[in-house]
Amino acid sequence: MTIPSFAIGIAGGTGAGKTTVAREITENVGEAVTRVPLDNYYEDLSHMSFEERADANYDHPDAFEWDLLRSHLDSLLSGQAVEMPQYDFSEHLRQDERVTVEPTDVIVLEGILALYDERVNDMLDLHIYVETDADVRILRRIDRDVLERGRELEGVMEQYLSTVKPMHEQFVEPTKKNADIIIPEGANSVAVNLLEEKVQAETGAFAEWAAREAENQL
Ligand SMILES: Nc1ncnc2c1ncn2[C@@H]1O[C@H](COP(=O)(O)OP(=O)(O)O)[C@@H](O)[C@H]1O
Ligand SMILES: Nc1ccn([C@@H]2O[C@H](COP(=O)(O)O)[C@@H](O)[C@H]2O)c(=O)n1
Repeated sequence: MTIPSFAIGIAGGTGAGKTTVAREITENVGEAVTRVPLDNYYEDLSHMSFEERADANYDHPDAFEWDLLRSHLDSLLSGQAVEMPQYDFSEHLRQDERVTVEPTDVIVLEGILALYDERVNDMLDLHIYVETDADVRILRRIDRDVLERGRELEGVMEQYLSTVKPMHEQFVEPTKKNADIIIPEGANSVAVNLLEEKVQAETGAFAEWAAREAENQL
């Protein structure tokens, strides 16, 4: 039995508001959402020292394990659970434990390069790009990296100029052309309300499908 999941990709620069949009457009569908943070698919760099990992480029497409992501999306969209890796930003490291993630009727892939890979894009039903000015994004990032990810201000600034900004311009921003919808200024309420309705309509369709399946089995 295959679950007819509705798959959404949410891309955009660091600090654009991707997580916020993902949360707000799905908050009324309760448990019926499976979150797939692209960050969890950073390559395993456990063979490198902490200093080497701290200097790595985390904004280039090669930083991600695309094969694993594609295979997990494929499984979830086929109704199978996956053992999802988890990521530790303080250590720049994939954690040892994986978490079992079940498929539901809405799958949300969210991350800077969520709309980068052609085969991933083909698996998604709705492609969203969250667009927020770079100055707003860097201010949010400084706040988050220093307060939540245990980073020094100097390092955050250095990383932004050496990799985050150039990779954004070269790889992230161009994926806007793959979007069905571009949301300006992050979680703006008009866009969020429209998308929320769309997600609810899709989960309603899922409920009807599940009822039909149950009836057919009687
Ligand atoms: N539309 C918005 N208005 C004000 N603050 C926002 C908005 N969207 C996101 N934020 C704030 O910006 C920060 C980064 O948002 P987040 O959704 O985590 O971004 P991303 O997932 O793209 O890195 C968070 O502190 C969040 O509360
Ligand atoms: N060890 C790491 C891994 C990633 N990053 C940065 O995270 C950003 C993506 O996450 P958002 O929530 O901001 O979209 C990306 O720009 C990487 O530079 C990191 O700093 N350290």
